[in-house]
Amino acid sequence: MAIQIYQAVLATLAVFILHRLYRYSKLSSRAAGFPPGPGTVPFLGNLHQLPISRPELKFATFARQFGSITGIKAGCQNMIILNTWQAVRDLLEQKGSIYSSRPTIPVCEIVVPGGLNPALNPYGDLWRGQRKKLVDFLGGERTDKMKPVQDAESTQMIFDMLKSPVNFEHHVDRSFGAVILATVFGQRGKTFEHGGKIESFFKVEEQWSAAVGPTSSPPINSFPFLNSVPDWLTPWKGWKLRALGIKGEQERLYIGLLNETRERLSHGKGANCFLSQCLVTQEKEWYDDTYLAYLGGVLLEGGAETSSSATMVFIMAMAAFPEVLERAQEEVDRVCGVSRLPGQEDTANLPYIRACMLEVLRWRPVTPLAIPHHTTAQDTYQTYNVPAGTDVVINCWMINHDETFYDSPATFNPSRYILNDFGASAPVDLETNKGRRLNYTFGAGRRVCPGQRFAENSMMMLFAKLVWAFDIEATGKLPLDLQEGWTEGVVIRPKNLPVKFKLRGGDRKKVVHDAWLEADAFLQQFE
Ligand code: HEM
Repeated sequence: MAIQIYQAVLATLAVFILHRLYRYSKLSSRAAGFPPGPGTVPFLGNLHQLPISRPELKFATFARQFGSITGIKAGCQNMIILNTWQAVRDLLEQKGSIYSSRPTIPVCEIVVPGGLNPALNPYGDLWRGQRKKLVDFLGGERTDKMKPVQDAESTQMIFDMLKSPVNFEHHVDRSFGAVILATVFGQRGKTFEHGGKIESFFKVEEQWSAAVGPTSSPPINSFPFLNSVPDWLTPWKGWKLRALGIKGEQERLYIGLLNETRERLSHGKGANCFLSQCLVTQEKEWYDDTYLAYLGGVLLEGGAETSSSATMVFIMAMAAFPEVLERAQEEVDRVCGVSRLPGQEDTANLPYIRACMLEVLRWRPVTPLAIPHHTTAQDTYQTYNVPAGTDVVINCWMINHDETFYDSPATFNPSRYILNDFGASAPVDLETNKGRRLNYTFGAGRRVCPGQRFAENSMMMLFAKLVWAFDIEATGKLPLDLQEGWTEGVVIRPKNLPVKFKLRGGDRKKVVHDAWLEADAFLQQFE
């Protein structure tokens, strides 16, 4: 009798496991009507074909094979990759009500639970409220009010470079972090010293980026059964504890910054910054401290690393293409002369520097796949079925390298933006290109980056000052081709650039020093 019960239990278990396996194998294959893509294998779908490093390059080869939209099965998870600007417009822009959510990522649920991070929140009322606040702060010409801070911080960055050029990456990171710290929290980020606000932010940001990487936690969206496997049995052992550690550090940092903003406000300081204004209406609007602290935190996260990564690409390009650097220097010298640093009032007169910035964003987009969107309802596109719950990736890399639109897209050639606003090889017919963006590196649709103008203002000032002050030379092999020497993640940048900076002739040292004294006096209001 006991043996019969034992056999029955075993048989039931076997049927259960076989049923699960059958179900997973069905779920990981491409359903009829799903957009075309590479062949799948049971359980994995296409996961075995998705590289952890530089997925954008693999997605570009899929695009050449499958056309404007590629369908991918990441285990059970449906994913579509939009390879043309028209597909992005047709879906993300024109059907924003169903293409504007974000995938639910288990590690994010631990680090930023309850919708704390607007950039990662699902589409809905909570996100709408947060987004409105961010756009009220960053939108349109309101952003331009922050130019004096961007001007002063970029001057400090050039001054820091004069003192210790080898630490140029820290100076760039500090400068963009400090701009957000001043405009959002009303505080100064004067140095990159250990334990200071800027260093603490970049440290926790690095851990956070690593935690959302594809190998740091179990791929539960692709294989939901992993949710029921005990942590200690998996290769990701301890991932939840590590995520909780990051949550603790991030919370301490952001709440600490908010408390300091409140304290300063009570002494009449920093009243113009974003969070001070939020604090004034806090009670009336029912926002708790954590909500406000993370609203400021997401601006640090969204604004600092992205802009400084793009600056690393700019520095690499200037070192790699001396003829471009020379032309940029010629322009900035002609407009500003040698006896003053370029500043906020000059950027409108520097079309070639602007062309360099647009080309940096096109040529080596620092967000090559933007941030994934997620569908909240079933849709039909062309003849394809896009199920509800599909992850949607903008293939910025591919769109930025479209051979039918750009002349030699692999070449770094800022002049393309002088010849044509879109950088296109032929005049762009605005009727057939209605709704086309200048570039897709800032994403698209209702989740498009709200900080684009803010970022462009910051970068223009910093780029103009850099080429005005320095010659930039390569001292080793530059990682131009993306295969090696780049960081991994949603935001990428070339690592440890082998470059050196040489102060240009004339009295530039004194000009920089004097400009810094003025900038420092201005920035003291944030101390
Ligand atoms: C070179 C600089 C930057 C790049 C390349 C960049 C890129 C992006 C991209 C690709 C997205 C996702 C868009 C989408 O889902 O379609 C995004 C979102 C976002 N960015 Fe930026 N960004 C930059 C600078 C900034 C700055 C300076 C700020 C703020 C001061 C900022 C704040 C944000 C926020 C809050 C979001 C989330 C929007 C949402 O989900 O509703 N970004 N950014």
